[in-house]
Amino acid sequence: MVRYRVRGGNALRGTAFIQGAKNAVLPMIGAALLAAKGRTVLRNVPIIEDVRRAVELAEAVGAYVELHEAERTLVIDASRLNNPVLPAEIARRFRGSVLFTPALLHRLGEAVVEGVGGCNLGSRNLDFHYLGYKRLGAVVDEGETVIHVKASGLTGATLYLDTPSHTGTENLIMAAALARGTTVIENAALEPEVLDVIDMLSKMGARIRGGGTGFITVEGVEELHAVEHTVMPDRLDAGVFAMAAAITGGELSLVGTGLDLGVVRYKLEQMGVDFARQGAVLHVRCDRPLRPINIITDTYPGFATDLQSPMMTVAALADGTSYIHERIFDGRFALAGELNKMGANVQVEDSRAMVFGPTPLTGARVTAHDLRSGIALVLAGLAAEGETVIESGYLIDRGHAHLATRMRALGADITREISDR
Ligand SMILES: CC(=O)N[C@H]1[C@@H](OP(=O)(O)OP(=O)(O)OC[C@H]2O[C@@H](n3ccc(=O)[nH]c3=O)[C@H](O)[C@@H]2O)O[C@H](CO)[C@@H](O)[C@@H]1O
Ligand SMILES: C=C(OP(=O)(O)O)C(=O)O
Repeated sequence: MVRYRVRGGNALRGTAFIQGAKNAVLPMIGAALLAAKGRTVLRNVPIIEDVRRAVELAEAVGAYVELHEAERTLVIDASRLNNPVLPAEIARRFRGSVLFTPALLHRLGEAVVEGVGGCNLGSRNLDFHYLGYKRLGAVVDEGETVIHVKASGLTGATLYLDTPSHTGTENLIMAAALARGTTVIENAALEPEVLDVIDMLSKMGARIRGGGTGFITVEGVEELHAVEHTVMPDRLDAGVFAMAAAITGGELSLVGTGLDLGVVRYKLEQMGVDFARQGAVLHVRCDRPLRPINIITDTYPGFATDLQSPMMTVAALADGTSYIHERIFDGRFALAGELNKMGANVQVEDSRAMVFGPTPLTGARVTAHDLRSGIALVLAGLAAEGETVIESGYLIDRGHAHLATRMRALGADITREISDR
């Protein structure tokens, strides 16, 4: 059992180094398996539990992988893939396991998905993925627990996503990249991480047009080759550090190549947080009471659902009533009950929450129900009086690298503990 212990009251100051993006590196590991020859090198890899699980999963299907933690570099040689089974004990521990299917289909002619994990956020369907594979010519056998996808070569088709699924878009692009002929994906996801994956696939030799427009065209090619690629910075990690500065009355310089916070920056500015860019560094500071905010989550360029939970913590400290409408996931408000244990006043009705601030927060024993509610509780702990203990810390470690070390370097009183229970 991993747990985080946070004692609030310290303003965070200094330079925060933003990790590489979890939601870009996981599809990139899946993409690396499409190359039948050579070694792929990924740089700026976040050293998070999801990456460790992805390494285990790649090894389970026959890839040779080196994870150089200090250098934040992955070396992947997929020339000897030999096993189409994504074993339940690894695959069920993270969502990114879903991104291994296209490579197994192309390289081995089949993929056996024994399970897919990820944050517990209510319904998380995969129908767009499987319907897409079927339209490209695969046979999908959906059993009770195991899904078997088979294809002796895929053929391009026109695909439409009912909503612009993030991993769905990535998977269908990867499936189309080595298919015969042309594939068009309509209503494709626009997230910057998807564009970074397209960038890597293009370097590998894939022919992809229309990234960022919602209409993606992929001309299938014969083979893809191993490349070197640097993972983009994690805008969710950056958003959390910006919020940590905001709620502790601190001042941080965020460093991460090409960092762009997008709408989160504008929302925090509306709340009274100051941002200033100085070349490649983004400064964040807050020395005034926070104002309340309205948030409606949406696919990119809307407000990212993954930052909705940490924003709920910020809203609890703001002077007035904030309104949050969660439109992506139907089970993302488990945080409200935990924040209320710390003294917040959050009332939830279906997909909407009202946050009545400002409420002084008091340390408590609280439960992370998923990765983002976990980091939201760390933020709450930084602003609370007394000690906050958050379990299970593993969920936080799924997505944030060396969190306690990075926050301690900025003045936070936070420790990460491991115990038998
Ligand atoms: C590893 C990764 O990149 N995870 C991110 C990815 O998850 P993920 O790719 O799983 O999220 P999706 O964009 O696919 O899901 C969004 C919504 O679409 C629905 N849906 C999705 C696929 C499908 O086949 N059928 C269907 O109905 C889901 O139930 C959900 O309500 O995008 C989410 C939304 O930005 C983020 O919170 C996750 O951090
Ligand atoms: C929902 C998330 O991740 P995953 O899709 O990997 O479960 C998240 O990062 O908040």
